[in-house]
Amino acid sequence: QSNQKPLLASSNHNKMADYDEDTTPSSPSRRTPVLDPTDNSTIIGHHYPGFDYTGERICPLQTLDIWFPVGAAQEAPWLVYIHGGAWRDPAIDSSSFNASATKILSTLFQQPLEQRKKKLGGIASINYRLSPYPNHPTNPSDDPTDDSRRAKHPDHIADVLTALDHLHKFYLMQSYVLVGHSCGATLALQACMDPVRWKDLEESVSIGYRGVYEVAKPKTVVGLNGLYDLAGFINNPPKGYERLREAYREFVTGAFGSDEKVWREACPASAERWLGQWKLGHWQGKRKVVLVQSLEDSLVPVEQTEGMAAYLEKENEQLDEDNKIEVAVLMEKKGGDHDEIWQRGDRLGEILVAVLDWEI
Ligand SMILES: Nc1ccccc1C(=O)C[C@H](N)C(=O)O
Repeated sequence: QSNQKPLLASSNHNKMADYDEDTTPSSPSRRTPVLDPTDNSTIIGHHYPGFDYTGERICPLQTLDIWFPVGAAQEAPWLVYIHGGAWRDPAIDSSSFNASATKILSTLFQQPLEQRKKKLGGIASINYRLSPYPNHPTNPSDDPTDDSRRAKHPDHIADVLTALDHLHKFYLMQSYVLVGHSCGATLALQACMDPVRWKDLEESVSIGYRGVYEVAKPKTVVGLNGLYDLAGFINNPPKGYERLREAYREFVTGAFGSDEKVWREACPASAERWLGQWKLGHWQGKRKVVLVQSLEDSLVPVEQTEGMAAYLEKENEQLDEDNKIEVAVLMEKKGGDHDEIWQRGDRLGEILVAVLDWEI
């Protein structure tokens, strides 16, 4: 219910319809106040949709949304969200964080200004180019020249990193918590890896766009109903999820191509030296990973989260005390189905406020 109209129009004839030169992303007229849901009149923040992060207006999905809490200090930690949708679903975009963002702003607004000021500098939600979805029931990707719908790995992660760079450069973002749902969780963990992996790959598949790769890494990553080992699922789907094997193979091939080696190297639970490549920026403190899994998820089995947690535990054994990462795993008994975690927003907002409290 909280999800707004997706950025991509259903008909490809007006694929640029939502991308109007006249409504410049920074124009104040596009700023909407966020009202406290408890009284519907107090302004608790401002929402700015549709900032172009490439600076070149390349395509309508290379944009991000920002929410500023009232009284925020921009140098406080940021919360950055990456939506899911199997790298291809045109109906899921940055607006899928609307409900959670409102919950976070309203929860923090209850705290004294001096306290909340240090907790959250801003919230961002990133759009990125999607891979083809030719058999989508209502909005198939049938225009081969539409850059929004023909992305191929590493385009998705290149867009995410470019967006993060934009937030650092133009919005003073310093440390940040990177949150991702489903394939957004894969992307969040990919953002910790050495970007050389993607840069080399891009040389061979790119359509000409060159993103930014070198960006400061997150301090904390939160994965929600995440995909962490795609080859593992396709080769050996857990009991009860066998029916999804071909669907997984289809979207994974659409996003990464048919070479299983590429899937393995792109996935955090199967890539070599994933954790070793996660270097912190100039700020201090331990790296943290929070894994949240809805136990009623009919699309992503709990084994994905368990496998990721086991991988982190094993890697941690190799590290000395100072370098170990902190891991928290939340199994949500009443989390609902795959997308309900962001659709409802309340519980997710609560979890993310707790993560921000943990940051300080
Ligand atoms: N089958 C999945 C398995 C795992 C994670 C997502 C999906 C999806 O189907 C996502 C999206 N709604 C899609 O239409 O591709």
